Amino acid sequence: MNCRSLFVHFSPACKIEVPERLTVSHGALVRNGLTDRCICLPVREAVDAEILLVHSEEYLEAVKQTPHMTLEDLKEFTLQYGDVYFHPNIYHCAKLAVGSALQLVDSVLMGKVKNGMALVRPPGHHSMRSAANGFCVFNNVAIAAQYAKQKYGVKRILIVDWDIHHGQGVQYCFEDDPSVLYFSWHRYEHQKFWPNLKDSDYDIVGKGEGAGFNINVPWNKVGMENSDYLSVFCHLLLPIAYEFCPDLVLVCAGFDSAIGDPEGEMCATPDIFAHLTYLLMNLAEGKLCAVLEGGYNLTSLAQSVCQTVQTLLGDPLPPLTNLTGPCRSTLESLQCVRAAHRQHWSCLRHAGTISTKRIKLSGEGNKDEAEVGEEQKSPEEKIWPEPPKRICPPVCSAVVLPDGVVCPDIIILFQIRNGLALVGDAAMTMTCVVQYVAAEVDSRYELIKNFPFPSQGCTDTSGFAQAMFSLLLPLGYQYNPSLVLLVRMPGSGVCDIMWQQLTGLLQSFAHGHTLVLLQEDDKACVGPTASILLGNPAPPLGQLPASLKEDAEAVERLRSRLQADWNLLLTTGESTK
Ligand SMILES: NCCCNCCCCCS
Ligand SMILES: [Zn+2]
Repeated sequence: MNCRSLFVHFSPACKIEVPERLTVSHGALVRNGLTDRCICLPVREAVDAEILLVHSEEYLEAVKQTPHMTLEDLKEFTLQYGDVYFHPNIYHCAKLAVGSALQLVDSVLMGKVKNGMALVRPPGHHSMRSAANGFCVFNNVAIAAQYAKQKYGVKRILIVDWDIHHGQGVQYCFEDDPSVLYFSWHRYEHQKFWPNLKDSDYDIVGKGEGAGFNINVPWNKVGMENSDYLSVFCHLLLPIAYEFCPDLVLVCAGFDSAIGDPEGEMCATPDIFAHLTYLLMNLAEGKLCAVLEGGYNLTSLAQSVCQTVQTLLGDPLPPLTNLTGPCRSTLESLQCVRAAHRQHWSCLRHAGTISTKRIKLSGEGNKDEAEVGEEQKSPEEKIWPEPPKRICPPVCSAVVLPDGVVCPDIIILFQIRNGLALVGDAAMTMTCVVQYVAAEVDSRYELIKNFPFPSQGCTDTSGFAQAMFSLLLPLGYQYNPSLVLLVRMPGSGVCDIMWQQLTGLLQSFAHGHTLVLLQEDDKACVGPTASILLGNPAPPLGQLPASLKEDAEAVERLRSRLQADWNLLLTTGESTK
């Protein structure tokens, strides 16, 4: 017997949380020319004091012993925790993962970079104060949030956890803390899916002062698609996030929620992360730190990471296609979560109750029943189109100032990304542009005019914000225009900051091809609008008060009129009293 046969494998190595996750992701960033456009921050080890912002001394001391343990001891050590593997080097790696997240927070909060992403291993969102769990040793994002509060006095932090597992470690850390709003969706299947916690259900909303600041969206079926993810953003997360008005956004960026992942078994495509990232970038004046969590299909992980980073770099978004609307299970979860949070968030107070009857569009298959064929494929066998190239036109924005009436030939958008024109008569020019576009370019344009609100004169910011999320965004995504024409009619009453937010959000469509028409006496609006078209973040709306009842009802009426044809609009019953 030679010496090689003596080697016995003691501790089972993890099959899915492997080093290739980082090398493949980084390799894709390099191959797509994205690393050249980023600043590569130096990593560092977190120090004890930073780890102790979240974890207990006894837990830190225990983990400190692991580099000196034999494989046998290590195996023994992990038995006290769930689904986590220890290697003599994992303590060092876990300190680097925390340190990297903190380096990113420093760079964003000191204004050295606008936003960024930390590609780290081991992940963090399952680790708790005194326990490792689910491949996680230290809670990278929870420590980053405490660090941002302590070192920079950040008042309100939004943590969005789009990983397919519930980050219970983050939830437990902030459940009684109203300064940190934790949002997580996760595969749940009525508690049948790991980590099988009752604490992951929609009715766990936070405790004491923290009530309302913990949002759990359980996925009770697999196979969720882009429509399901977008619906939860439009009809739940964004309205609450704008009401909360965070100073910083941290993302537990797990990509096991993408198609092909063996853990998630979902069907959302990697380009969805371009949109989820963009929608969050309009908050906190764009201060966003994404930290890698899970993601175990190397192909979809690499594509999803590239989609996220490319959006952080400001590139135009790829249009999302075949959005067939949320499935019944999603509507049920949405309805439950909104009901559980109605008392905590005014944006939900007047919102209609969601009926879970799905209006099937003509010829649409019903996702709720397992489709033959597709369902039988294992996650690894799933195939999906590579996300389309996202080309940035050579010119980002063009401004046309009046010298007489502007003719439609300003529509040179397709050499430029977007444009703004000061015109003598906005309404007349709009007609002129619409005719030109309809004839010349492509009949799919989206005409955005301010929604008529019954409230007195000036439009109520909250009401308008709700209309943006619950109407404009879903309609825009479903309609998938090739041009967005945004016209600011005289006397619209939309305040400048809301106008900037609207201009920003509408870049989600049409590869960012937006044409803004302003009345020539509206010169004061040119600067703020151009700033957004050039990719700068919109200033915050401030913590939004409850929207006026009549505005909320006007939006509900408009939605119920439109919902028959647009199934990204939730089908609602009568609005609550
Ligand atoms: N049968 C137990 C499966 C445990 N799976 C742990 C997954 C951890 C994901 C971290 S993102
Ligand atoms: Zn995960």
